[in-house]
Amino acid sequence: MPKETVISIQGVHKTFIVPSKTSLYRRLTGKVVPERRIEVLKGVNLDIRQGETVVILGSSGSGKSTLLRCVNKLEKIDGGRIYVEGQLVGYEEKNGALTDERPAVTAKKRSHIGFVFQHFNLFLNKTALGNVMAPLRDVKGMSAAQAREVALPKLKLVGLADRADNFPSKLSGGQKQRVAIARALAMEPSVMLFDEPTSALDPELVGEVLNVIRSIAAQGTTMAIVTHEMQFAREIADRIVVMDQGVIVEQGPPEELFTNPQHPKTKALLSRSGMLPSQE
Ligand SMILES: Nc1ncnc2c1ncn2[C@@H]1O[C@H](COP(=O)(O)OP(=O)(O)OP(=O)(O)O)[C@@H](O)[C@H]1O
Repeated sequence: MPKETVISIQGVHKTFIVPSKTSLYRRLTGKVVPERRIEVLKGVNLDIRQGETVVILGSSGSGKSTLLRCVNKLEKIDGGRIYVEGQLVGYEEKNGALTDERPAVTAKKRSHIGFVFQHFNLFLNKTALGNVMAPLRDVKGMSAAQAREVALPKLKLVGLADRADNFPSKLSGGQKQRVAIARALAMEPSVMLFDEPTSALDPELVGEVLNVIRSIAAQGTTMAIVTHEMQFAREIADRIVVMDQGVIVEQGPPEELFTNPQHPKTKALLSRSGMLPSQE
């Protein structure tokens, strides 16, 4: 693996098993609903290099979020390998053999990855500052004073220094998401993963969050972003990756991909979002 590769996703497969409906459902409806297997990732290969901003596009259900969640081991993969900074995700090596990772090892590896969710995931009983300090204290074992010293500049970076003492209930959606970004950044991760960071926001609050992500990208942070914001993707990405039905169908620099898409699914996606003259 080249040294500058931060994330290496190699032949990754993921299948969800939806259990059969309970016997109660069967008794009530008389229907038998067998177990279903949904193959969501079908051999995905993707390397993300140091300082690169990769935007993952694709229609709903194509597997974008699942791919990010596998990198952070929020989902377990069924096949292939994922390396973050050269370390295998999900496994640890003992006496030359690979064994399943212990939870403490997962937590340690995960602390190198910043993850920003669609729905913020803030602690409602902690202030903005308390939210940013929490992983510094819990995962990095910092004292309150140390954590505060690290957390405050991050809140300032996302434009929320004056909101440090506000609880999430007193923050707008955009502000909550900026706190979540500050919290992830405070851990000094080697890569930031954004899973549709603006899709739960009112339209007028999207811009402030995108601006913060732009400023982080400008600082050379390695990032992978799943988004449906096409214009933003075009502007911020070093590379666009298009997924469809669990595979990457096309990738390339935004200017190339937006002006001269090759794959029919890319063309359809761009056309649907008004980025290309209609193909239909
Ligand atoms: N925990 C789960 N159990 C069962 N099926 C799941 C689970 N998580 C995701 N899926 C299914 O996997 C498929 C891909 O989902 P995923 O969220 O990765 O797609 P996506 O490309 O991010 O879509 P969207 O743009 O709508 O968020 C979908 O069919 C979804 O219903």
